[in-house]
Amino acid sequence: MLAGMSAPLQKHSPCSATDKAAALALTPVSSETEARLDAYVDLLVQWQTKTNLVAPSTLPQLWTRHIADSLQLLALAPQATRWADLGSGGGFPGVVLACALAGVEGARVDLVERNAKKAAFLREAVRITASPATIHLMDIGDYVERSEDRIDCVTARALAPLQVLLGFAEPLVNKGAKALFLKGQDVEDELTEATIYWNIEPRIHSSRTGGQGRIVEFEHIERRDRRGARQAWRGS
Ligand SMILES: C[S@@+](CC[C@H](N)C(=O)[O-])C[C@H]1O[C@@H](n2cnc3c(N)ncnc32)[C@H](O)[C@@H]1O
Repeated sequence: MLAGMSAPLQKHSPCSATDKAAALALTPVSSETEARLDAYVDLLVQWQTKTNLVAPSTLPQLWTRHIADSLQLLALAPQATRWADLGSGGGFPGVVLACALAGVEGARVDLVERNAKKAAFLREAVRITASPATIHLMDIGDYVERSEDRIDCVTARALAPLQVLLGFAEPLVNKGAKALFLKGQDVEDELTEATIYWNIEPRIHSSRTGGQGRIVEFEHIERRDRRGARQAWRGS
């Protein structure tokens, strides 16, 4: 049995039961996945006292702001079993996806993180939730360069501006992955900037969690040549 299986929120947990119910109404999960997520949340709250994994002000809304925000990606790539989450940090969206994909044949989530403390947390989170994830303690550039496995979907949240994310994801997308980037209110400005450097046809989805959140999806990413970049820059 998992450490947190069917456990109510910890007695002194900063997370709210109302927020958890709201999150699970937005993005319903099985009872097995809920138990894994409970165990993950308990661990995160413990580690949060010594390592900054999420902004402290967001803890009362952890389930809607972070868990549901991550879970909503599954509906945008329902067939995907091999995922890569770039800059996983405290595990959003990667650990949450791995919790939800446990039990799916062939499922695996690569969690790429260069901070050793955060990678240690991710390792512990994957262990206690018995989720199908592999931690890659390395720079994203090295991971992408070395990755030989097929990836169906590459994700990133709160990592870098779109023009940078496109550079990280391009080799994986060119080998068949779909990219899903969780973004905030500046997405239009970031897309304008990104088109200077990239030929892209983004699909923009509103976040199920409301507010200004957007998910930007790419199935093709092509670097503009330098002449094209100059033309785009001049608006021609
Ligand atoms: C702001 S945090 C976001 C974490 C998580 N995705 C989230 O939404 O809560 C960005 C994370 O990306 C990691 N990171 C940034 N650049 C990276 C790189 N080039 N290679 C690997 N990890 C990187 C940082 O160490 C940090 O943990």
